[in-house]
Amino acid sequence: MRIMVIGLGYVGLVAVAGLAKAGYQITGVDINIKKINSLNNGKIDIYEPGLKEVIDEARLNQRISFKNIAEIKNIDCGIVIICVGTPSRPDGAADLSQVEYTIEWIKERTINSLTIIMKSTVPPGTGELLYKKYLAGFSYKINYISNPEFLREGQALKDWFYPDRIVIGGNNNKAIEEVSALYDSLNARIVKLDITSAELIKYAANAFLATKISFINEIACLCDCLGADINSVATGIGLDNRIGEGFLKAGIGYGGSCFPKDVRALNFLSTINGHNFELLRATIIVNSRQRLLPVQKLRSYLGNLVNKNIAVLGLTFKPGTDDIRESPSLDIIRLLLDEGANVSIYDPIRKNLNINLFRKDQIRFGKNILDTVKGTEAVVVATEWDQFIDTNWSEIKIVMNEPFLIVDGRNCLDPCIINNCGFIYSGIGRAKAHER
Ligand SMILES: NC(=O)C1=CN([C@@H]2O[C@H](COP(=O)(O)OP(=O)(O)OC[C@H]3O[C@@H](n4cnc5c(N)ncnc54)[C@H](O)[C@@H]3O)[C@@H](O)[C@H]2O)C=CC1
Ligand SMILES: O=C(O)[C@H]1O[C@H](OP(=O)(O)OP(=O)(O)OC[C@H]2O[C@@H](n3ccc(=O)[nH]c3=O)[C@H](O)[C@@H]2O)[C@H](O)[C@@H](O)[C@@H]1O
Repeated sequence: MRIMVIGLGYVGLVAVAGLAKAGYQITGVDINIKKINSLNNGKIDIYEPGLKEVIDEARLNQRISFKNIAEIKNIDCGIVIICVGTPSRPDGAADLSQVEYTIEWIKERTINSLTIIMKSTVPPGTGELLYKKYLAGFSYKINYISNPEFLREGQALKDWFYPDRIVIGGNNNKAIEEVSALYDSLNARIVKLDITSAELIKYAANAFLATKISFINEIACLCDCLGADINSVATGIGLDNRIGEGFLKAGIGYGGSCFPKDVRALNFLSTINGHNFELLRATIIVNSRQRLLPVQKLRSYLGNLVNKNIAVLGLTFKPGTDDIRESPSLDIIRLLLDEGANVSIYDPIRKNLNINLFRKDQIRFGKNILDTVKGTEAVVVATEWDQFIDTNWSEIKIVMNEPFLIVDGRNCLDPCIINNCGFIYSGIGRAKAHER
């Protein structure tokens, strides 16, 4: 069967790879000509471990082709999967313009009945609205299925091939079964339901995980007040099966292309539907506050930050990705610059900021960890890359200046080792960690 995947970001490319591996013939389509050219030259513009290998294999087996949208005159596939972006609008709502443009584009090129699968994250109620606005009564029968994606960047292929569940929402049983069959090779648990409930599962899952992170961050602050260690507390809580160990890592909070925008969109949706989702608002407030903590900690040890030299290790919103969208690290750098500090930066994958976030003369990119921390009074660890955890901190201290402060924004370093190297260690909620 031939399938068209529209929008080749993380989700689109992983869908292309996963479905090609399952034996389907895939046409990947994007509006970005540069992206298509580079895909056709065997290059992938995102860092996702293992993805290139699966795409290369599919290309070798002639299962995939990549095309710019302008090259498509007619859609001759039975299934079209939409994976375009749904970024935040300034008011927090999801911007659905890419999705709506794509549906109109599909309609103009439809020559047979087909099924649209919405993999982009769209607010609950969107599918029903889109169906009524664009598809109901159209000259060709177009089914609409909500099939939200739950992959995590950095382990996207693992999440595709071994999903916890697959959610398929629709108003036509035949179409639900057709989409369900796409995943036959995965042996996954499939949840079949209506469109709006499927859409809500996606938002509720992201909002719940984000809330779990903000909850543990509140407990971390309490640890700092009471003199307890959050990592030990989180382990103790997480061992309760009803709670689970995941998403209990305290630190500078969640970032990325999805949690922040999806939590904001759910909050917006709740408000305009007459529900004041107080818990979600608290999740957002706590998350914004966590990003300020490293700067507060630096101030408490260094005083005024004007002309202080500070290294920030890590730019990406988490390890295993090159994605810096809504990364807490960027806010920390911005705050440090506002305070007049000199900031040097290092990230193992992200070697530049090709967006106008900061003036070039405001920051310095180090060649490696040692080069970045040279002459600094303090280091902020903003992303828990293995390279930072495994580094020889005694060597780092030699090139730094007093007071040799490490602010561990991800609680990923061993405070005993750091203290033994002669540093002051300051984590998030780790007041007692060095006394173990
Ligand atoms: N990044 C992630 O880990 C996950 C993202 N999602 C959701 O999936 C959706 C896509 O996310 P990403 O892949 O991160 O987005 P992205 O922003 O990285 O990629 C979107 C792609 O769509 C293309 N595009 C935009 N308009 C188009 C059009 N009219 N025709 C063809 N291509 C078009 C863009 O050029 C871009 O390549 C979003 O709704 C997101 O919330 C869901 C689960 C995980
Ligand atoms: O909708 C999405 O796009 C995706 O969003 C997240 O995936 P992702 O953003 O790739 O990354 P996560 O591993 O979930 O981490 C998100 C953020 O939370 C932070 N985090 C995570 C876990 C934790 O315990 N503490 C914590 O601060 C991470 O550092 C990161 O900044 C979800 O985990 C995916 O299921 C979902 O599909």
